[in-house]
Amino acid sequence: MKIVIGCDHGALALKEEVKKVLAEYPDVEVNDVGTYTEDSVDYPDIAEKVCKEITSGRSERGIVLCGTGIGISIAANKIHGIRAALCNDVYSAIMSRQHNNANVLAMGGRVTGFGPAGEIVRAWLTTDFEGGRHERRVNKIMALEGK
Ligand SMILES: O=C(CO)[C@H](O)[C@H](O)[C@H](O)COP(=O)(O)O
Repeated sequence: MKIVIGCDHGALALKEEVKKVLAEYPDVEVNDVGTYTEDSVDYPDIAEKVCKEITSGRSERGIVLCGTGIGISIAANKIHGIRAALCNDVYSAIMSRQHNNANVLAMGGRVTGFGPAGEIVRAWLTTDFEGGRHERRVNKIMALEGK
């Protein structure tokens, strides 16, 4: 699976930790679109870079990280085709896949420690969408994009 990852300056260290977790999975190929230094950048620009990789089909899923995960998830969800879930715990990460078919995971580098973040990523990566009644609801979410 191709995963694209990006962060602003508020989550640089967390991005490196998440990449270590992703490296545990031999079938996962990671594309890191930045940022690469602690110089201040604007998280909507990073969200756009990550999400364009997904909507173009070059990546299947993405991970976006900023200080809280809030700004970058809001920005990601503005892009058609993106379902970004801000997850601060493993249960939310599992539900975001099973019920919402989230194609982007958001976390906060100033909120979530490396250990919990690793567990969140592992859960999100390995949990499948359940479909069924959830498919109907996800379709309704996507239909909202045109309104
Ligand atoms: O968007 C955010 C909050 O919703 C992120 O936490 C950003 O990383 C944060 O706003 C950046 O703040 P800074 O003071 O410019 O480092």
